[in-house]
Amino acid sequence: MPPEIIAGRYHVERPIGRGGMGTVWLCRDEVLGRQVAVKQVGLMPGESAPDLARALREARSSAALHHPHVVSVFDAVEADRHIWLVMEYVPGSTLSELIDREGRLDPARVASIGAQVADGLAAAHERGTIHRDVKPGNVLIDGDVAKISDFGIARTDGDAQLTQSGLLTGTPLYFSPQLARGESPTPADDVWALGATLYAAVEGAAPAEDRGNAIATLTAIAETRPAPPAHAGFLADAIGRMLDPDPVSRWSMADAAHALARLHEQHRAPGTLETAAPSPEPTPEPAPSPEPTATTATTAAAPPPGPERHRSRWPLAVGLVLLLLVAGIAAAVALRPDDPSGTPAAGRSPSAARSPSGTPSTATATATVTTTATPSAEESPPAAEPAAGGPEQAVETYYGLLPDDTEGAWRMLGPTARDSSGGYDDYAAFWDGIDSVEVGPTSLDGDIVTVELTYDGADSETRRLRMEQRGSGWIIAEDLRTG
Ligand SMILES: Nc1ncnc2c1ncn2[C@@H]1O[C@H](COP(=O)(O)OP(=O)(O)OP(=O)(O)O)[C@@H](O)[C@H]1O
Repeated sequence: MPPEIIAGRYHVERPIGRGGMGTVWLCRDEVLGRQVAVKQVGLMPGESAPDLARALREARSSAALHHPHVVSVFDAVEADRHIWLVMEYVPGSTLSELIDREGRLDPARVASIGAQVADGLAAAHERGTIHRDVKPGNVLIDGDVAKISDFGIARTDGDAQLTQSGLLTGTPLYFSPQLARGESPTPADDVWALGATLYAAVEGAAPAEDRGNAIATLTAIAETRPAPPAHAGFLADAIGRMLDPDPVSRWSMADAAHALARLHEQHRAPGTLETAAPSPEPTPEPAPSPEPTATTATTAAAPPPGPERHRSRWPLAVGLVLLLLVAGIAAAVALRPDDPSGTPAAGRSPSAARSPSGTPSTATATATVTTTATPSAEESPPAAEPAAGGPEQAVETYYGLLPDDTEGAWRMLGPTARDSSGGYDDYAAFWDGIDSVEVGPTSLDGDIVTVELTYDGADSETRRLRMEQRGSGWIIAEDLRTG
């Protein structure tokens, strides 16, 4: 039993749950007059006393994160010979309780939960924190809001202690094959675990087989690929990307957050205000697709590495396409949101619409509609491939491929960068109009590379590219436009 008041401040009202490390109590913070969830931190295997350092680590790794989809940790206190973690109270259920209660959940609802949790985890990854215990029991659901909790075994870059301990601290069912094989945790393991969590939500059971003991379960995870989900509908492809056995080509958490948010938008339940946006057609059961993400139908920005003079042509081209659509030429097809499998450039200004002078002609715009109606996956090379070396070197490699090897360069772009390019066809057409690109000085600030470029020996500009690490290399995650 806990004391009635913890640390002279938190008045205990009732227990709200019990986890592997101890009980969680609903308390009233007498100082701030609000309800909080207070977790008594228990012992880790091999410990003889509660580990204040670990509790503080959890508090630190969460407290530094102020995010609407991460459960806030307010305090870690030592009182009555126990450690107590004081957290934001989230009324409602955990995702695992929801699955136990309701069985398989609707993919549209799971997309919403997944997008929110991925957003919170992406923010954690951005500041170097890996959660390491993503699972349905750590996703708290309050109405339409989902939050990731329990950064109890989270690790911030530079905090070597946890990895060196070799302790099995996560939940084996949601372990990635790499973790199951004993490799050091990386953000990619959280992506796998979230994919497995979403899989469990749509299927009603985790992708891994629970073999009754941790070692047998881990062996199964390391040696077998999960069966494709049977009830995931439009989410099947995204879940497949997150459960990619290769951590290098697996989506990053930012990729997942981006794609899930878009899928959620496209498949939002009817009857809500937001469905005023063009509603998607029924989505066929997706087959594995060649690239990790789709593009949005509404984005019509220039290809990431393009000069301003070319970018300014877009409104014109888009306007013309819209005009043709209004005239009734293939309107339905062209306005359809993109296939989440990531086939390039639906509903966009076409490559053919951009003449060397930048003025689209009616004939070329008509060709657009044709292109749009028949997007070809083969034209779009498959997964985002990192370039070796540091971020600046990767940028140099990227522009070194251009303008000739657009397929190779496209492969280095992450989903956000691909989206803002308007799809592969547009991207390739853009570079088709460039004879040479010269890379000037580059500079690095965090993960942003600023690079000076000269096109065709004359037209110069500065671009800022957000880079993202994949394995030992880097991809171009986002074009931040000219600085
Ligand atoms: N911030 C919170 N607000 C509301 N309820 C919570 C909160 N945190 C935890 N709970 C409840 O307490 C239960 C136990 O949480 P806890 O984080 O200790 O356990 P766990 O994650 O299931 O297990 P483990 O510690 O082994 O990972 C949860 O399942 C949930 O029902």
